[in-house]
Amino acid sequence: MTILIKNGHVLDPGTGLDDICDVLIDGDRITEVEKNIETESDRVIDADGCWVMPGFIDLHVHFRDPGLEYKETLATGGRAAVRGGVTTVCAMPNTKPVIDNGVKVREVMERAKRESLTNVIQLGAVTRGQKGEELADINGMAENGCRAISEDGKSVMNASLYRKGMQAAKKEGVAVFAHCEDITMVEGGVMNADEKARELGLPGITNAVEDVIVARDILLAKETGVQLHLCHCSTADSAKMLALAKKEGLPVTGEVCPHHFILSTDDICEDDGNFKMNPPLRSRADVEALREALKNDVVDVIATDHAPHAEAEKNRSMKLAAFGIVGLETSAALTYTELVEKGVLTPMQMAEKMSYNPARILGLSDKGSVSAGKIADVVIFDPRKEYVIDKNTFLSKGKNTPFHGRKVKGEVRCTIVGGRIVYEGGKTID
Ligand SMILES: NC(=O)N[C@@H](CC(=O)O)C(=O)O
Ligand SMILES: [Zn+2]
Ligand SMILES: [Zn+2]
Repeated sequence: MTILIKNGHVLDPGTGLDDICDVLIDGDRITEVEKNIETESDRVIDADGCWVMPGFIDLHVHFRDPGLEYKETLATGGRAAVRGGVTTVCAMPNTKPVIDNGVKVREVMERAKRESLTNVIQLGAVTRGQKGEELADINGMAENGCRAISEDGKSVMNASLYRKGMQAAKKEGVAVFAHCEDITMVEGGVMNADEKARELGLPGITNAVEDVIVARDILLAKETGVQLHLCHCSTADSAKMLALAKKEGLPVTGEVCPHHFILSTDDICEDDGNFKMNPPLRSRADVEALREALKNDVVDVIATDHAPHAEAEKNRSMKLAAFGIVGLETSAALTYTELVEKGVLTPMQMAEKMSYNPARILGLSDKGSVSAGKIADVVIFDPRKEYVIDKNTFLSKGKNTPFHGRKVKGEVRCTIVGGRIVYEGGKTID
């Protein structure tokens, strides 16, 4: 099968190409990126006025499969992903059971090939059962395609054990994705510790809950030499420490989620569970600092932390609701609307942070770039399209979003995974 994408604006961080070009796909590879390609092909897509970017790679999603399929599955999560232009995801291991050995990693990755429209890289836990007591089978997981380990949902509070996990990860050549939260300091907090929390009578989570673990993890990365990636950074000081680490030349990268670079605690108007996520929405000053860090490339990655939950788990007060919001189907539009249109990021930086940089972090040299020889994971994005986010249209099982009813610009028109059109004109092609 050959596909010829005509007249699109190609944004390729791999080569720096930022121009109107045609893209030819043959089988699962991109074979040519040139002006005016004249050739017969099975399918021609007119991408006039659209951007042609490497498919987005989301380093942080929760597909809840196995065990929590009432929230999401490999199939429903995969459909949500490709609707958002996401062609590869890293699925977090906090499932039931927790993914903590090679057999479990292989089982999900093999099933995902059949059940999911997007590519799934299953991450493994740092400790067995995420209990923080003994290391998981890091060697077995690495051998089965898990490219990073993560205790996401919590931090490994025992620094000595975590250091051993980092040493094992370093030896296996996999990264550590760090959820930074000192659990002993949370004290029942459900939102940012500030005036708003006091107003709503809710217990707060201070910035230091995140920051002390960010500091610790950077120091442990320095000592072990492991490649460290900081998940869902939400504070100004996290960004500051990330900048410092980079200045020292440490192998540390960081991600920010759309909700953390758009919303602040001021946007919480009532005690609504759809505004509850971990880490919480912070102050406006934190949001501004994160935007600055994205602009200056201190923050390398935009990831969603797509965390679907059932309606009943979210439509309740912040004290009782589960932590987490969905993000796969809104991330590209929110990034375009809030960062690119407003001049915080260039279109090329959007492609870097949503695809090229994640590919580098995972060591996927044949992804993250629209150029000859690379895998044909491509997204065609129409930056002109305006609409209102409607959670009822989500393909994800999770409808838990604080962005319902928000006006945005930018729509995924077509998503190609491995040379196969899996999403087009508002519909998935299963
Ligand atoms: N982000 C969240 O609020 N929740 C995540 C866990 C996590 O990412 O820490 C979840 O698994 O639901
Ligand atoms: Zn987390
Ligand atoms: Zn998460």
